[in-house]
Amino acid sequence: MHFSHDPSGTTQTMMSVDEARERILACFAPLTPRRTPLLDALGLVLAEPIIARESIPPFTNSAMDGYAVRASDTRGACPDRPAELRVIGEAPAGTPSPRWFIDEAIPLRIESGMAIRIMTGAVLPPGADAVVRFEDTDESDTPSTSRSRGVVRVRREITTGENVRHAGEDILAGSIVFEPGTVLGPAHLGLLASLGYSWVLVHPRPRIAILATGDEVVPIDWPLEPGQIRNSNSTVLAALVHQTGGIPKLVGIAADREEDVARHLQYTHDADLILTSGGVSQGDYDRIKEFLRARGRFEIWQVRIKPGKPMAFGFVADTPVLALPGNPVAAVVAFLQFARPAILRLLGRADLEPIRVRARLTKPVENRGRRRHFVRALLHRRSGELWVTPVPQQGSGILSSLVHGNCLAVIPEEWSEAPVGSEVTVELYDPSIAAAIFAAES
Ligand SMILES: Nc1nc2c(c(=O)[nH]1)N[C@H]1C(S)=C(S)[C@@H](COP(=O)(O)OP(=O)(O)OC[C@H]3O[C@@H](n4cnc5c(N)ncnc54)[C@H](O)[C@@H]3O)O[C@H]1N2
Ligand code: MOO
Repeated sequence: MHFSHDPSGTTQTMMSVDEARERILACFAPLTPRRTPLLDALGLVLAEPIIARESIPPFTNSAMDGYAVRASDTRGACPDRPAELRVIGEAPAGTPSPRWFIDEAIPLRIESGMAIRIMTGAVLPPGADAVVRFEDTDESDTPSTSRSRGVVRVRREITTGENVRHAGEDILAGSIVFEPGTVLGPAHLGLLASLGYSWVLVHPRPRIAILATGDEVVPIDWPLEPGQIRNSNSTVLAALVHQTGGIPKLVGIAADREEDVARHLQYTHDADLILTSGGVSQGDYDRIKEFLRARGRFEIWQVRIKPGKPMAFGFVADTPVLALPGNPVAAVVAFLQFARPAILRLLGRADLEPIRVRARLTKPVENRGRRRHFVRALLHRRSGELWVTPVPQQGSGILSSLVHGNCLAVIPEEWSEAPVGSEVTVELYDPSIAAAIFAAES
């Protein structure tokens, strides 16, 4: 099948970015959840509710090193008139109950006029309702005197509950800690650890196969012969997959022959999505779309997007294939618009969108051809306002434009040009860039 007669060859009949996105995303659902070791779950999406089996903290304990006391015993205490308490024992962390300094058969309990030396994290002894820090006693002058003297002088009035951490004040046993859909960050893993979870049910990371195509494309560490270029696309795509939360698997470079594409695709049998680059345009040797037509299922070819127009979408066996254009910038832009949200959906993420802000153009941008134009640009703030400056070279082979820019400025398909000062939507794919722009006034 040759595509030169395909009616979708004109921009009018080409699919819009929004429709292509919708149709592609409809083919993706969160991967079947898998029980996963806690540390491997960082960044993944929880697939079960977490109900606390225990309280955190599990017992009422001291927040400071000092003395467990009855707050009422310190009423009116000040440096000149300290409250004098008898120290009857100690409560180190890690023991279920305090112990007497001298051998006593009866259980240790604080009554009026008594104190117990206590360490941070130790169980609050029975009878105590507050902790006074060493710094607020005469112990700060002569360390650890109470053990020998059996007496401590408290120089300050302490309120009930001071320096006490109550059982369940962070999380109460029986409460819902996390709902399914929660994205697990370091602190989420910490709470799960405190609750005794060493495995959790999460949506696994999708495996994304990456195939480069083109007779001219060679591995990056080969010497270049005339007419050849190195395979930079697979590296960029693998890094993008990794950054999005997927597991990239490079399956090599296929020559512009259908059999060679088929041969390489054998290595993609365990993939949740196949990304190819190159071979989707009008050229005599552009084999990917013919391959999808002949040996797979063909859903979409050509989208009103700039750069990235010749991209295609289909299936090989039951595995979705996103065929990205060969031009390096077109491959990245098409990845960000179509592959990124698909991978996020496989991960079970609900929010598939990048950070979007509105900013004014500092330079005009042309947009002939009625495609949605993703302009590589620099977002910056001047006198509290957001401005966006297109980088000088916008060619879809100029990979460095993505290094010099920090965002994509979106020129709508209906605009034939965007004048200076016009307000456009800007997409940010790196939250740290957004943070830097909003933190620094330039
Ligand atoms: N007659 C037409 N020609 C082209 C059209 C068109 O509509 N009509 N579209 C142009 C656009 S837009 C793009 S984008 C490219 C995309 O073409 P392909 O996806 O078929 O890609 P190739 O032709 O294989 O390669 C394009 C370009 O990219 C380089 N390339 C390819 N693979 C890699 C790689 N792995 N790493 C680095 N660079 C790669 C390749 O050498 C070419 O220079 O088609 C236009 N043509
Ligand atoms: O996709 Mo092409 O790169 O639009 O120029």
